Amino acid sequence: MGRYAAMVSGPAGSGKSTFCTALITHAQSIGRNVHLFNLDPAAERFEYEPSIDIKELITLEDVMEEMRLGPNGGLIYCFEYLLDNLDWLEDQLGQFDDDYIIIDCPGQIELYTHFPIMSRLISVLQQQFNFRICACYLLESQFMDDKTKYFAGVLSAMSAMINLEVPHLNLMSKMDLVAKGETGDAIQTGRRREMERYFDPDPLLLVDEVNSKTNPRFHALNQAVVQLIEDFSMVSFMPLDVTDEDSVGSVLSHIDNALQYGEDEEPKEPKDMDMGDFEE
Ligand SMILES: Nc1nc2c(ncn2[C@@H]2O[C@H](COP(=O)(O)OP(=O)(O)OP(=O)(O)O)[C@@H](O)[C@H]2O)c(=O)[nH]1
Repeated sequence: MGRYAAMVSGPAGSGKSTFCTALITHAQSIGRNVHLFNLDPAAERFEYEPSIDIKELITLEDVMEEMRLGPNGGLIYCFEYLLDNLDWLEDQLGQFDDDYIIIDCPGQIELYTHFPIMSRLISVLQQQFNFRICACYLLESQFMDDKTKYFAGVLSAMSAMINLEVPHLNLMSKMDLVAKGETGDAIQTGRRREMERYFDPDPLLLVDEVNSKTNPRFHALNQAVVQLIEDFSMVSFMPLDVTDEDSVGSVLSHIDNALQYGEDEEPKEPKDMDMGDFEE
């Protein structure tokens, strides 16, 4: 088997850990064996025990206390420490024959958009440990409710995509809240329809709507962003509803496709057969 990893990233609270849990539950229900890799040195609770846990190497709490760093500086320190201790990572990764790893990342968005740390880790996983990697970038549907916020979300997703340089899947998380909110069916149906436009966005319509809400000084900027959305057709979003197994299954299929999961495995040698009965 090859080695595959889905790296689950996105802003704080976007539903990364919940998605990892749903993905593992679904993978197990279809007979797959996947492993959770916790890459958040400050994570506290897990539904599934991680097979690999950065906290066994270093914790944010210890770093903040011992190095007198704040949470962001401390996090960077933890990742640099991990990159300086790749023998630990090699030991951990070496435990599995059937390597399909779900990596639950921290929510500090700078790690994906600004700093080269995640991209360095990705290079190590690819080049040194022979992994194929797909990034799943989550943004909350609640956050995207407003077109101007949608623009901000697209820019952060694009920035992560450019920074990480691996196949990239944008997921609009917590779609169950849009589908079954508390404000009544008609309103919710309308909201859901609005959201669905983001799954295959019409740039011209978007720019008109955003222009109608923003100062004319920003219209050229709006146009430039829309142009990016149009040029990078990959910056569309796929809905994710963790309460719906079909939705989780569909996302897993997209990850598999991005990873070309199992596509160029060596065909298995046919088992030796006893030909005695067939011989004349
Ligand atoms: N309704 C609903 N709530 C969700 C969903 N995903 C996450 N939540 C809730 O959102 C909150 C944050 O979810 P997490 O999965 O911890 O988010 P995270 O991105 O891992 O958070 P950080 O690791 O702190 O960045 C929790 O209260 C979850 O129960 C979802 O799909 N639907």
